[in-house]
Amino acid sequence: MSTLPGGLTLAIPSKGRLEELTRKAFSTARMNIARPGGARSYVGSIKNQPQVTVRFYPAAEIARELILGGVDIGVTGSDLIHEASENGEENVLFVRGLGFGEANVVVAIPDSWIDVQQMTDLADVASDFRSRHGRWLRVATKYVNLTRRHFAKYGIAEYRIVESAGATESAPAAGSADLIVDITSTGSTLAANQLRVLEDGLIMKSEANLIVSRTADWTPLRKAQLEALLSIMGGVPPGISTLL
Ligand SMILES: Nc1ncnc2c1ncn2[C@@H]1O[C@H](COP(=O)(O)OP(=O)(O)OP(=O)(O)O)[C@@H](O)[C@H]1O
Ligand SMILES: O=P(O)(O)OC[C@H]1O[C@H](OP(=O)(O)OP(=O)(O)O)[C@H](O)[C@@H]1O
Repeated sequence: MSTLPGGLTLAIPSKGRLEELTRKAFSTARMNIARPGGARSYVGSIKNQPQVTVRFYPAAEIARELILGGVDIGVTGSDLIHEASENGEENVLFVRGLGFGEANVVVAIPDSWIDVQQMTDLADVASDFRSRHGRWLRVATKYVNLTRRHFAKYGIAEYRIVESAGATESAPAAGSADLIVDITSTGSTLAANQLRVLEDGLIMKSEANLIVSRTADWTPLRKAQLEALLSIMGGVPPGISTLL
């Protein structure tokens, strides 16, 4: 929510390829995002859009802020909206995919598990795991909520999540987990770590999206400013009319 009576807060990923490609998408629409304090500052602006305050956040934080209404509009991966909260997508409006950050959230197991091809096979492994190995099956992931929801669909309850802060693919070989749920695009990181995606192991496809918060404090003035911004960014989707 902006502190001004009018004015919009736009959240942009704070680092990496997502930041770079988001800037490129805005500059294609003739909106150059300035970050005057450099890569460690978290506030910016758009030269010809003085009503817009830019805030730089980690991609997962953008998803949470959009859902809670802490920012009005933002760019982040659709996977992170679904991960942030069970009904996260009801609190936002996906304006459009931006054609980058395309990746799949998948369930991947060690190549050596030759008898496991599908989620139902994994359910069998999970149910015997404790009696065979004296401990729960462990799943390394930063997608805790997506994993829980997906596993529940297959009746898999006997496992433990090992929350991963990075390099999730290394967990099975390192012995800290038995399998993983993670994002993949080319598949090369999975292959390099002798991991394979289950045949029905695709949890969701994701892409960077331009996303509007439904829970932000929309006034007629701010909604008009939003429509003006979106029209420069490729058009106003019909769902915008339901914001007020
Ligand atoms: N290899 C990839 N190719 C395309 N998109 C990716 C890839 N890896 C991650 N993404 C997407 O980019 C977004 C940000 O991912 P992630 O949270 O891993 O970013 P990050 O800011 O680098 O995270 P961290 O702070 O944990 O390093 C997510 O929506 C994700 O789906
Ligand atoms: O299927 P792949 O193309 O191998 O991509 C998958 C990897 O990309 C992401 O990491 P990161 O953001 O560090 O990307 P990078 O390793 O490609 O730099 C993600 O966490 C995976 O580890």
